Amino acid sequence: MRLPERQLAVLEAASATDERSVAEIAAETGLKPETVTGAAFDLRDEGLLTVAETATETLALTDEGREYVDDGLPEVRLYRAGVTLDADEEPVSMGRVIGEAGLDGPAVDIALSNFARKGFGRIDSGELVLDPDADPDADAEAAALAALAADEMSDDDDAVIDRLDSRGLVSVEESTTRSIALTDDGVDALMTGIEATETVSAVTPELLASGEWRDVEFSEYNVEADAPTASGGRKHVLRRTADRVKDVLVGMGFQEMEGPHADSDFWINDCLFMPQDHPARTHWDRFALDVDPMDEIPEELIRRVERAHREGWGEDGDGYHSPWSEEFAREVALRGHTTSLSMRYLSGIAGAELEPPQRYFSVEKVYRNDTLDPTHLLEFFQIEGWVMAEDLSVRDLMGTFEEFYRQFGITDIKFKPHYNPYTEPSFELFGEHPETGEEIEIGNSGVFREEVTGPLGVDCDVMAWGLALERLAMLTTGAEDIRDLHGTLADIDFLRNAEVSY
Ligand SMILES: N[C@@H](Cc1ccccc1)C(=O)O
Repeated sequence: MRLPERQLAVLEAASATDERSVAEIAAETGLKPETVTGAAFDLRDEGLLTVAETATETLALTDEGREYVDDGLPEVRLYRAGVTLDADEEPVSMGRVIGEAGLDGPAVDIALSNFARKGFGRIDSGELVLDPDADPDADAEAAALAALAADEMSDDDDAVIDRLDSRGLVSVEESTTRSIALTDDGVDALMTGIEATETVSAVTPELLASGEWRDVEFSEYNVEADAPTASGGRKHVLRRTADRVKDVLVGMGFQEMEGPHADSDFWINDCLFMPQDHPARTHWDRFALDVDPMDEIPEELIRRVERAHREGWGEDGDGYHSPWSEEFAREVALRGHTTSLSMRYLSGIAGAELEPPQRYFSVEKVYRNDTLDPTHLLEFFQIEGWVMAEDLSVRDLMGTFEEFYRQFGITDIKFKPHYNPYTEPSFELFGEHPETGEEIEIGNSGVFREEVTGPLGVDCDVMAWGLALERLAMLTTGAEDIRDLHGTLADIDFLRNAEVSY
């Protein structure tokens, strides 16, 4: 029998009575572990060896994890600083607590988001109050880090380990160990005697120049050999979802809108017949900007919108009969929805064609002063859209969503009647999360009221919506926490591996 040199070396190092690991054989033969593995697979295919595989996971602290073992988790430091400042008795300003905890840079964000996630207390209007019942000394993540540092991890803390992994505090290395043993045929072959042949694993310039390549025996490719994982740059899951959304909508005949992130309340709210004393327009929900009021708004449009608010529009409308301030309408804030763009386009000032039928969309960022939780961020992307046509009905609205979501493999959306000051009827949309089975809200929609279209000078039906891009991404990727997608707690492994399914 003839075998390539390296296979012969591996066969000779193997034993029929003891399983030997690839590492042992590599050490003994002086071959690289991947070479031993490759040779072992070839020998197994010849029936001369058996190869048994076991998967193992090893956990290690990352640099950041090690830092927290020494200094404490940022959220625990925040809590302890709060205790020093008596924030369990009454609210203390965030700045003081952060200073007392000695936190700066990204550690501040990390401390705040994990503090909130663990229920260590509340953060409200820039002040922090501790929950006196929280017990950071018993924090499971801190305990697991300490145990890991002392090399005494037990296996039963999977959820905690997953959390530490997604926080980037530990790294989980997955590897396969292989053990090798001789089969009876292998023993026979060795006893009968094997002649070694020399094999070459790569063509070199020398082999080519000398013409020797004609005579040498090339080793086979081993596609099963372990190789280091290479993670290069890739487009973010959300960006890929947004690109796909744009393709789908353009395919459905929509044109794209664009416009300012910071806009006047006029375009964000007043055009939408949102009463000026609506709770969403107070400082609680709104990111107000300290800049000059917006002056380039068409005068006549302002008067028409004011009239709709004061007296109503159309036959049945009665308006709000409450004060309406032009000054407030001109104030500038970060937009809380991209319906401001729809208003700009429908008014004609954005230069859009307005002869029905028309279809417009945008996939743009919006800003809301919400409380962070698994389904809410302070900034997110909205998929805005509207269709202008004669005689639109709820069937058209539902049909459009069904067609849109179907392109993402989502065929079970649900509609729930809803209220918006600017649409009648209005519907919220829900989709079932593929992992948790929960119904999550994915959008809001409706047909614009006459009080909205009238002042804009539009005299046919317009149906419109705002859908959340992040929620769509949660449905297509199975992410359970929006914070895994972006922000300081984003799960890098998830972002590296997630596929946008459609
Ligand atoms: N602006 C609404 C979405 C919407 C747009 C247009 C019509 C109806 C609803 C929101 O942010 O929730």
